[in-house]
Amino acid sequence: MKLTVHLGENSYPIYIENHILDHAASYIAETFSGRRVMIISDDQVYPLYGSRLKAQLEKHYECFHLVLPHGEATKSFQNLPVLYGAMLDAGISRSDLVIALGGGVIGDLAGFAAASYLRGVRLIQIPTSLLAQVDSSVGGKVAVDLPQGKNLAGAFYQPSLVLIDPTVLDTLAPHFVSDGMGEVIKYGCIKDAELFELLRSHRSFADLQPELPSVIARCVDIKRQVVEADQFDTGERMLLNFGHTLAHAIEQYHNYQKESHGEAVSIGMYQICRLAEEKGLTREGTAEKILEVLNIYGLAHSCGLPLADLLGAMSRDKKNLHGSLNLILLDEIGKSRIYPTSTGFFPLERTI
Ligand SMILES: NC(=O)c1ccc[n+]([C@@H]2O[C@H](COP(=O)([O-])OP(=O)(O)OC[C@H]3O[C@@H](n4cnc5c(N)ncnc54)[C@H](O)[C@@H]3O)[C@@H](O)[C@H]2O)c1
Ligand SMILES: O=C(O)C(=O)C[C@@H](O)[C@H](O)[C@H](O)COP(=O)(O)O
Ligand SMILES: [Zn+2]
Repeated sequence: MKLTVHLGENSYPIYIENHILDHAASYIAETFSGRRVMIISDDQVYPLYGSRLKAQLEKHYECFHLVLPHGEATKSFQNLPVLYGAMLDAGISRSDLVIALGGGVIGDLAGFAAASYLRGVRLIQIPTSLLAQVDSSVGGKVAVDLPQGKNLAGAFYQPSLVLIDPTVLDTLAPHFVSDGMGEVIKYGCIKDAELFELLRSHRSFADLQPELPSVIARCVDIKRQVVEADQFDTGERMLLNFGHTLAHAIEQYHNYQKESHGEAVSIGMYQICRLAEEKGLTREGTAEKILEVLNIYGLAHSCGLPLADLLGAMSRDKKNLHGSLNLILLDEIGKSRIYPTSTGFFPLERTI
């Protein structure tokens, strides 16, 4: 299946196909005719898929690779010089290409390095985690974390091509499958009640698995539409941040060492919904439905942190504009809106 993100001269195709990784070089050759390629990956993904990709690419290009430690700590500002250094050593120029092969950590980090190195070299995303396939590889948000907050240094930098091979998810650890499902559930919550009900109608991820390629395509298509409507996150795109105001604060609180992103998003979606319901801002029973679906896919809904401890990070959220905190709330499942408020929204004594 092919989807196209229409963004004028920054438009690009996304291919979703089982075993597409085995033909990656021919898709890449259609869009890139330069000389050198730098593959950036992590030490869990590269041993599984790196040489398969590199062997194909070597028929067309001079290939280099950089393998980084896996995990969120890698997506840090301190690591950028490692990527720039490797690209310089490989002689990567503006006519060359960076390929991000991995989960969202590699996609965001390699993407930001590609956006900033020489003021921009071409980028292709080959996402290998469920989260990266349904979310982070599409839409051009690239970033690194700062100690003060998630993704606080970054750019909007669209890839030239995204290749999604659902079969690589067979090697993904169950925890990270759940993580990806956190973002899948998010799409249902904000835009697609039918998708939400589909997720709710299964008993477990194993039960949903046969339908996974179409679920991935459905999520990617929602993201495509939102990004086409608001590439630079000034309105509609903020809806993709449902659950994220709390999630990013939770992740930052533990210095990105405890809750993984999808897990934190799950907690954030349930807890913000519960608070909004209590204030009469969301239809009653919505948080309970979210909880039901989180349980099906093995996701957390609380982390034991007092809201008071999360206010600092929430006050640095990128959706905050003109001194206002912009929360994403649901009217009901499938319908979301931006809700301008202040930190006063949060009962500080509450533990979530
Ligand atoms: N740019 C965006 O729009 C966007 C959207 C959502 C999330 N994100 C970011 O994405 C990051 C989280 O991404 P993630 O959940 O993919 O984490 P990740 O990149 O750390 O991947 C999760 C783990 O799975 C391993 N892995 C990945 N693919 C594998 C495979 N096929 N087989 C075996 N192991 C595999 C990785 O080595 C890693 O240990 C966060 O930093 C988050 O902020 C960005
Ligand atoms: O693409 C978007 O826009 C999103 O908000 C997708 C989120 O799932 C993702 O976690 C994103 O990285 C968050 O962006 P940020 O601007 O809040 O850092
Ligand atoms: Zn996210």
